[in-house]
Amino acid sequence: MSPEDLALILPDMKHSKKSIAYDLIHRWLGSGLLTSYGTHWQVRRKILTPAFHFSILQDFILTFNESTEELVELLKKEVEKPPKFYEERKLIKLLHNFTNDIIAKRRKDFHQGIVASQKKKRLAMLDLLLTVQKEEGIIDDEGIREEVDTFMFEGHDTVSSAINFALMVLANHPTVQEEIVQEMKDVLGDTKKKPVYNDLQELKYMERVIKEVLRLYPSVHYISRELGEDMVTTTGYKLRKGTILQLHIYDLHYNPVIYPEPEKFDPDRFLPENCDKRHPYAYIPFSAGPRNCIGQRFAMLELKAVLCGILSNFTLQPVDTPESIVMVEDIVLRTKENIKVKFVPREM
Ligand code: HEM
Repeated sequence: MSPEDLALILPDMKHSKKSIAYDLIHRWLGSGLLTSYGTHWQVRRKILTPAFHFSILQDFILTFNESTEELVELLKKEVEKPPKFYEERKLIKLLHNFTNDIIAKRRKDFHQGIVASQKKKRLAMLDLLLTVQKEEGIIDDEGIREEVDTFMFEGHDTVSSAINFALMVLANHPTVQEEIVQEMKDVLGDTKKKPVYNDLQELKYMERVIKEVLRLYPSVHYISRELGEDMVTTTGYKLRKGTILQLHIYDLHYNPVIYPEPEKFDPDRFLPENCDKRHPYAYIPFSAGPRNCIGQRFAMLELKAVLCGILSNFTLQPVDTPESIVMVEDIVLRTKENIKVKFVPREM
């Protein structure tokens, strides 16, 4: 990168041959001026140089100006569109109003004593926050709203992403779907029965299926950390304090050394005997360590309840396939187009 070194290379025709890096465009551009060298290049350069003579360039100014005018008109239209900041402010206001309404409603019930607040009894999240505010005063109204927004986002977008992918996977694996339905019959007896907590806990096969869905389609596909102190990785990279680390859960889950044939959907990867052999950090859809997902058990129960409801009423048939969808890296894993699945009414 030094100017002194560049001055050694660029003026000297001994070093004028382009490197192997240009081979990539060779089939496209052949031995044109950019890629050629030696006398071939020299002849071409001599032919073409007059085309960039001052007198020729003058004639181009009109074209430059006409095209610039077109560009400016396009830019004017863009500038007239409301800038993203205002759009974001409007949407955030909508979201905050939504959560504020929920909090206000709950607060009213709370003051009327509808929520029992005995010391020992565990409270759901919002009641807990309201109780702590009232009894200990360590969180204010804004703090409560922040947490309700956080959980609304973390709890909703992650689970809805997982539901979408789970339905597509089940539609594409009819035998897996039928095995889940059989397990539901075994556990629930009458499959129209709504599952209770213990039923959901017993749906072990369904759990392995959900785990494999979250391996292939981890709703939170990457997380990021700022390194708190210097460190050397196990492969010998030296990293400085303050380095931004991107921890790629998605790629970890597709490591063929850990998961042979990583693209293959195989719930048996999560049979206890197969999990035992795996590194505890080889499967981390909910992250791991002290800042792991606080809602992971909630999420698993919710996913099971949703699948029970859907599978007891519908047989899923494929429209989209794992090959037809295009992934999009949003904060949460998404697809470019909505995933399509066919729902056929099912008689249990
Ligand atoms: C399939 C569903 C879900 C997945 C895959 C998932 C995944 C994750 C991951 C990977 C993290 C770590 C984020 C990071 O390090 O930046 C996380 C954190 C978190 N999750 Fe979830 N999550 C799910 C469902 C839920 C649900 C249902 C809730 C709440 C009801 C929830 C609430 C949270 C919260 C509050 C955190 C931050 C925890 C902290 O930093 O102490 N998540 N989740």
